[in-house]
Amino acid sequence: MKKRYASTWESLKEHQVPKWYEDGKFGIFIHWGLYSVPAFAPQTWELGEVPPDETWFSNNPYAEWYYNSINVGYGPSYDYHVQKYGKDFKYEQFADMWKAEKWNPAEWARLFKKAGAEYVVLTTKHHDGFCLFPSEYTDYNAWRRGPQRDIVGDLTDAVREEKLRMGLYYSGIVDWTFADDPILNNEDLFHTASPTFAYADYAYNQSMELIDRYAPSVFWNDIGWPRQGEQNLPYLLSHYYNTVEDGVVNDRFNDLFHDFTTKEYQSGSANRREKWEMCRGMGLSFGYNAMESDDKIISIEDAISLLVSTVANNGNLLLNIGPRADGTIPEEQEKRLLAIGEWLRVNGEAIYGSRCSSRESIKYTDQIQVHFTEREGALYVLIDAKGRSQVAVTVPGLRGNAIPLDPEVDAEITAVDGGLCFTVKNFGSSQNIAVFRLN
Ligand SMILES: C[C@@H]1N[C@H](CNC(=O)CCc2c[nH]c3ccccc23)[C@@H](O)[C@H](O)[C@@H]1O
Repeated sequence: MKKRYASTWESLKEHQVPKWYEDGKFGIFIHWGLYSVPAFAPQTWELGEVPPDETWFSNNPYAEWYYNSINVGYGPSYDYHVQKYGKDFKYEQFADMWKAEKWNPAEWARLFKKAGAEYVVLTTKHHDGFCLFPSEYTDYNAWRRGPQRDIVGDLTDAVREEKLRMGLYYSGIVDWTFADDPILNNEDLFHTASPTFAYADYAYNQSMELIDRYAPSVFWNDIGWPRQGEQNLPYLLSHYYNTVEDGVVNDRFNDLFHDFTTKEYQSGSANRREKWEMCRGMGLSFGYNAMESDDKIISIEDAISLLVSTVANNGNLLLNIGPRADGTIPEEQEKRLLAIGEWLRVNGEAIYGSRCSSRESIKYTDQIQVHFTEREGALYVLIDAKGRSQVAVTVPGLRGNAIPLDPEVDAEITAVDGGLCFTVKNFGSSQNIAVFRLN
């Protein structure tokens, strides 16, 4: 008998994180839209490295923030815009330049499957207000303009064809078609954005459209929910769960409710006792930044190391790709997805369907960490030796024999006073992370 949720916080609090999300572990985030046409941002800092103040917002590394970055009227993106497009070129003009002429959603979905992802989250409307679906509430959308396609619907179909889960991102509180005062600090971002009841209804109506048209497995709201619309949240979320039985929502609804908490780069909070998700771009940006070349984005081993440390601490990794305006995925991004998929093909039994072990991760040095996961009664030991070709670590309190999941891993395991010493002589193709199953 399907549980029905009432539109009350009490009823919503009964919602459990669905098994598919606990098991899934790895998702692909996609930031695609008008900002993918200029595809420019300065390469400054990771979110959280500097305070979210004027310096950050006028040198914003997020290419998907291009509208605000030119709207502040100074800084590297403003200078780039004037030089490349001219001072009078309006951001909206990108709506007729974005053609997605080489886009093949089935190709994308096949790549995500090969990457070992279990779910996908696509931007349906980012802060610039441009919608990637045929919304009834605005013509500023990809059905009427630019690609003249239901981007959300076409990708949803292709992703589900590959038996992956489809999630949708919505910029709830920031929409620069309603309020576009330049944002230069977090107060502007979280509190003064889109202050009207009219906008709150707009966000509610579009969210209902997305739920009813696409039944997304993840409703990934960003930054916050319109304060004037907080009363309609219990109804919206109960409608969501009553429509999508194993749906899941994040924690960006003004701290009112969540299934899982989020981190973004080093910003945000996470603890092992509750489900959380780490999201980040491969470089400093979510939207494609043409300046972010292969040497400027996360290495394959660091991406796998992030997946392992996140999963071992009860999190999922939502790793972002920023496709080009024409619908192609930059080769350097594709290369990382395929390498993660390769690693998961060999070591995935320690990841998918695993649960956080009672054993906390051990950090020996900055380069050497040991993580643990558990699954079907087996304990997995994941030895991450960044940048080293060999390593010997003693893990206390373990006994029994340990088998490497990757047959190419050459390791010796010896019992030493109350623990096991793992001597890894060769990591094989496992990108410096050797995984052992302890029986
Ligand atoms: C995925 C990215 N999200 C950005 C907004 N991010 C934040 O506000 C980060 C702050 C934050 C971290 N954990 C949270 C939990 C609740 C509310 C905000 C945050 C967007 O500004 C960015 O363009 C991109 O879409």
